[in-house]
Amino acid sequence: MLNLACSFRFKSVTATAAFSTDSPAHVPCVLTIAGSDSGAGAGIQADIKACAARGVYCCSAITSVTAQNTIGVQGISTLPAAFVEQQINSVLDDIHVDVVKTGMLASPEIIQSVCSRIKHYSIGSLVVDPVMVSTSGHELSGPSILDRLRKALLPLATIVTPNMSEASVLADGKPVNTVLDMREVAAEIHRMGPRYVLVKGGHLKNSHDLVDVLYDGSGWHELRGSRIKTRSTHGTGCTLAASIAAELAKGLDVLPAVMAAKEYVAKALEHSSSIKIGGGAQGPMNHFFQLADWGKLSSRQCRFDPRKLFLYAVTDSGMNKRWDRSTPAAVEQAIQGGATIIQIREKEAETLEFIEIAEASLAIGRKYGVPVLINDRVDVAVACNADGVHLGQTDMPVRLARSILGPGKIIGTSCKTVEQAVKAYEDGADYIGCGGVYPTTTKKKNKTIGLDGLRLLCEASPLPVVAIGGISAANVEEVMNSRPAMLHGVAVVSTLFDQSDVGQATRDLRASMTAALSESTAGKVFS
Ligand SMILES: Cc1ncc(COP(=O)(O)OP(=O)(O)O)c(N)n1
Ligand SMILES: Cc1ncsc1CCOP(=O)(O)O
Repeated sequence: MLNLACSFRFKSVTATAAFSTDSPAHVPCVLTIAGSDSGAGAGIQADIKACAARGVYCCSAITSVTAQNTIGVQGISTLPAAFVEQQINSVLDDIHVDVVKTGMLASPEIIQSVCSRIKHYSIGSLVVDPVMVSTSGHELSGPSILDRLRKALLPLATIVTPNMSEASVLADGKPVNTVLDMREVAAEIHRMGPRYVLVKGGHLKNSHDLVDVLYDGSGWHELRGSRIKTRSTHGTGCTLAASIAAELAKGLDVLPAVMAAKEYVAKALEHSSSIKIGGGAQGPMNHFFQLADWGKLSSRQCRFDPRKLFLYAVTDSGMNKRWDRSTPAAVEQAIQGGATIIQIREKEAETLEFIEIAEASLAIGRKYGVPVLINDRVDVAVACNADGVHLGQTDMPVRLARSILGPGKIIGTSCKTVEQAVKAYEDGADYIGCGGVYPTTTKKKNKTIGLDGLRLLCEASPLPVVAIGGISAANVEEVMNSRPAMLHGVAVVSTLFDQSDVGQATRDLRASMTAALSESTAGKVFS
């Protein structure tokens, strides 16, 4: 077994173990403190469905009980603050909760109780959805809560997610009609204390796109999506906030969590026409559209340890032929030199030859406990029971490959943009290959994105990333010191395989990586 000199940082390690079949493990968990919607389109019912759909356990503390359906809100009964507090205590005294999400908090006393409990239990992350008015226009929390919300709850929040009218109310009636207004009001709400403010632009007039604005105190992200025509928008805000909470509970940072949550909400809205619930104008979303597509649930990541991406050797049949050795022989030398994962990239081989090379390489990989993936060919991976595949943007889509390979195989995919990375996550990939970072002659007609392109993708990637393209001992230190948190390693072809001695070439590259980690601050980030 290889002795890994270092491990790259991966925030979701606890989450990846969550669904392991080997032993009971920590399941990512959210506590929602919100109102009950008897029609189950919004409120705690939406939160629990969203979390379940994202593979996250969800507990609840109910603040108000509403009599509600797809037509509107017929009645509200608010619980005493002391009983809300008792529910929160019951959950947090027993169950490890990663993230608390709040929704309808109908009285200042309830907000006070929630704040006191959050402080008492030192909750890691708090998502505040400042629910004020239902989709049907019914007031759910009146102006009496505003002062406590602003002064007591928002300073504790990791992220607050107002829509445009809620943002306007929080900012003392400041008009919010344009994207510029959304930016300004986000900054104003940020001064009340939350780490991030997401102003949702669902009601933005004269805008073809849906634009949400995320502000982190130093800069704005404009997150754009297409408008989806549907009657089933009831519970969209609750679902988005609960999905953000679920992704944070799985270990994502805020920006990728928001992006993944937005993607999920858009899909749930798109699939809403496939369910017909109630006769009113406000139907529920289809939270469980993925159930027919089991590979998309978070359990897909359970068996992949991203530290395996540290030194990723990608073979090249032409190079190995030029140096007069077989691919399996080259694979063994790379593993002995310290490669932590292998990809068999046979661009010229016929199918039968590819399968034979893959089977021989897999036998070697299994001897050393190193995963062996197949480039491009899902059929070859199935035929030889490989550990997984690596797919490009024009190969079989990740979603289909996942449905063929099941949750136990590793799927990597090549991405150059954040949008591609978020889609890869949604579709069930385990890691992203990002490049070419530097110019390379190994892959023709491949755009070089540079270190800046790598950094940009890593900043918002929900999945671990391996850098590829022109990487050698001369520049690997620069790649690692660029320090994007989701970067877990480098993938290399010619530096390892266009060499007379593959074992030595691998040892040399690995030594440069280890030296870079021990000499610089990168080790602190990656370990
Ligand atoms: C780890 C890793 N990252 C990226 C690639 C490139 O894959 P793709 O875009 O499919 O290009 P080809 O390898 O098929 O030329 C990769 N192979 N491995
Ligand atoms: C397959 C691939 N995808 C992006 S760049 C690249 C080639 C990497 O080869 P090398 O490590 O020799 O530059």
